[in-house]
Amino acid sequence: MASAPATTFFPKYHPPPPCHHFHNLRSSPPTTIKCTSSPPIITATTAGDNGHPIPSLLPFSAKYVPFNAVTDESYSLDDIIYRSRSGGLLDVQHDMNALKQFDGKYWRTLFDSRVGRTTWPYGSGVWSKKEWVLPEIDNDDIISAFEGNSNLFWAERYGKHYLGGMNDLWVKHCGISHTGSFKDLGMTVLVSQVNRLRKMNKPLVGVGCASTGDTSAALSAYCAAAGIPSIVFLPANKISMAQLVQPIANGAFVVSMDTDFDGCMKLIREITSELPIYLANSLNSLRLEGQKTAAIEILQQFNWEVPDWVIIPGGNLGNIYAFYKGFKMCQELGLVDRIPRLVCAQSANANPLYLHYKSGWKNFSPVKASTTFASAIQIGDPVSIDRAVYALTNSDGIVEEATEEELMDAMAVADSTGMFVCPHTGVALVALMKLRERGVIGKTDRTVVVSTAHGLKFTQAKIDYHSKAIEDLSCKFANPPVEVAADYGAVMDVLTKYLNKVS
Ligand SMILES: Cc1ncc(COP(=O)(O)O)c(C=O)c1O
Ligand SMILES: N[C@@H](CCOP(=O)(O)O)C(=O)O
Repeated sequence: MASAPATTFFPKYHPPPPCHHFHNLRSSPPTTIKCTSSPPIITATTAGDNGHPIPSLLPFSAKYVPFNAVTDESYSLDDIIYRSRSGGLLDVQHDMNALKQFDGKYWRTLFDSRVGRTTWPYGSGVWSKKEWVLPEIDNDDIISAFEGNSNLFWAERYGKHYLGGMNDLWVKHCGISHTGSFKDLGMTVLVSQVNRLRKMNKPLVGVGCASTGDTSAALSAYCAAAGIPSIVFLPANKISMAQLVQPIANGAFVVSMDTDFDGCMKLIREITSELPIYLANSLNSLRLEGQKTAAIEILQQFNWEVPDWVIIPGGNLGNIYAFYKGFKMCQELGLVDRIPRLVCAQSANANPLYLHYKSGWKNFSPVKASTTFASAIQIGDPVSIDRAVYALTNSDGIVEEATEEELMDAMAVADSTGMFVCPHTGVALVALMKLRERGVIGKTDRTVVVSTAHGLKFTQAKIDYHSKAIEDLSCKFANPPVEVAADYGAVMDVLTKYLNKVS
């Protein structure tokens, strides 16, 4: 096993490629390993501690295998395939023996050395972990907005005031990102691979998805940057205006349908099996390779200390598995010695996983999801149900749910402590609150809540709440503006009242 090199390595500088990138700043990095694409040859120029080359390295590689099944079946990542022979889910399996040629310290040092750099593509939070994501792709084929590296916010006031003196509470702001949600992490990987496949003359005319808003925004932005047509199926009147305008602005072919997300998902699966359109939903396991880097990033941000809990809102249920996979790879490759307990949080109006958990994982039945302010997780028949169950059962996990009143109140309270979170983050905060109340999560437990989208995508929900304009909700934390005449005395009156209240 090789130990950490004296210097960090980067692939050799390539001249700027003909394709479009969001971020074009490329500098010639200190080259100690040369990775080429297809297959990746690591020429034996890796500097060891003493500067001597380490010979005979296995190349890093990955392939599709059936998810959680013992079989010889496998496929190249250059194949266009979403399901195993038996119709089950697929997973991207890395050559762990190749990765294990380097110890945990080596990987920690390497990943840390890339944070905040402009060197293409390693400054991205996703591509800084390229060897663990898509090791065989050529850097020139990557479409990146330097996604990831999102803020891990110490929610000091929220934890101390609203969660019984919790002092080690953190919010991972995955929504502070190029298109305003964690979907960018997976989409950079998927669209980069499509870019590669198209250059290989694979018959792909475009990329398509069903969406509750965020997947379509990410898909259309990355496709627009690559010059690849994108097609998005949206449930009419079920996503926010801010989400709807994103694919429109990015030039996607937007199909608005009188159905729900599950109806759109069923159709896109049928269409992509007939037409040369690549499926971009998280049924496609490539997406999860990018999303898993958020878990690695959390460990990195804690200086490779493992939090006790990570709470994630769940809808189509790819992300909970992506987090599990990121943590698990870090454990298996020796970067950390354990993984956190995972909590998946659902809206009570769209809670098939919660019901399944409550049944002791006995029977899974899809539900008809009803309207929820957490509209991006209004999903009744999640494609990644098997992945989610696997992630939760292997991390001593828990599932919780939140009612509309609970999630909107939690969002409002979080905002009042300086955040500006989406309703889905509200769902996760409710799960935390319930687990704190039951004493499952302790006061000093280090806990991370994953915030999945930017609050600015959900301003209408916030406006309705603060205007107390929501039927059946008391909106008890509403903070409507005070309307007052433009008159010195009137302003003094309201201000005096306010100052007396807060002092
Ligand atoms: C904002 C937001 N939060 C949470 C989720 C849930 O993620 P997943 O579908 O991977 O469970 C989604 C999408 O489904 C989302 O858009
Ligand atoms: N919330 C998602 C729903 C689809 O999830 P995906 O991860 O399978 O693409 C969205 O924003 O569309």
